[in-house]
Amino acid sequence: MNILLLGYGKMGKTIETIALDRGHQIAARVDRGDAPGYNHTDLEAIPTDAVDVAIEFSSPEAAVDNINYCLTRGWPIVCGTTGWLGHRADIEQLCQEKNGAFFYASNYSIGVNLFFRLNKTLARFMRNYPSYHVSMTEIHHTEKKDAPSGTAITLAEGVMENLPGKHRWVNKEAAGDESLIDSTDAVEIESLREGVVPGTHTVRYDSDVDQIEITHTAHSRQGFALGAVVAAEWIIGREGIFGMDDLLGNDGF
Ligand SMILES: NC(=O)C1=CN([C@@H]2O[C@H](COP(=O)(O)OP(=O)(O)OC[C@H]3O[C@@H](n4cnc5c(N)ncnc54)[C@H](OP(=O)(O)O)[C@@H]3O)[C@@H](O)[C@H]2O)C=CC1
Ligand SMILES: O=C(O)C1=N[C@H](C(=O)O)C[C@H](O)C1
Repeated sequence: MNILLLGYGKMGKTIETIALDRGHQIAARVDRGDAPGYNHTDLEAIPTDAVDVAIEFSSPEAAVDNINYCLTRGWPIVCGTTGWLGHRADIEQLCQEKNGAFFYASNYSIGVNLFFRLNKTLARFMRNYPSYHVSMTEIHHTEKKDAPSGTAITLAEGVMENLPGKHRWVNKEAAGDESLIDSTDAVEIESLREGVVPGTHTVRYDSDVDQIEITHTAHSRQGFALGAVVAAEWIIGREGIFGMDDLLGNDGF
């Protein structure tokens, strides 16, 4: 397939290598232009039929514009950029209006998607044990722009769906207000930025006497990138709004 790469940073480059290894071609690589956001003038020159699918890993500021552009051109789009989900309803409406195809995952690695399921199951186990206090920590490289990570937000949503009494998440780094962290109805997410860490997520249940912790540690970006390429292969010929459960099968979770 012919892939349009929107964002050619750490993820865009890793995706390119994996896509070429799997026999695909890169139709174009689009990076930050002179103007804020991507320079869509360059994209106008690309014939519509030269692109089978777009893969978008850019920045929270650029993602919405890129997704809009692809849906308007009729290109299926697989998006991994995090930190833009306040606009999700508008994107989904546009996708429906255009009869387009849009795939989003906060994390494309198989391991993290198994971890999402483990997290939901653990939250269900903990329902009857209110003496345990749930919290999360995510650690990423110092270049990461958003906090908390998209993956941590998905994990918090998994807890909120399954653990009564938890209705929201709070992040000291994003809120800038430590007093919010004390709330009992919130899942606390701590965001740490260290060196070149690809992504580590821990969900913890702490009581006065002990602690239960589950952790997913990415050793590299390979898992994220492979998942995005597989999602791009999968979305071609489909119409609708998709996520990793559609790709992997729900398995009753
Ligand atoms: N869903 C998943 O599985 C994963 C998601 N991610 C997410 O993907 C995104 C990209 O990650 P990563 O590749 O590590 O980031 P990088 O910073 O390495 O790359 C981002 C790319 O987007 C471009 N870009 C940045 N800001 C703008 C802007 N305002 N307008 C246009 N282009 C811009 C950059 O161009 P330039 O170099 O010129 O700044 C660069 O090419 C992040 O949101 C990250 O959280 C990351 C890993 C996995
Ligand atoms: O910015 C990153 O690097 C990552 N971002 C995603 C996120 O915000 O969850 C996925 C992965 O953890 C790496």
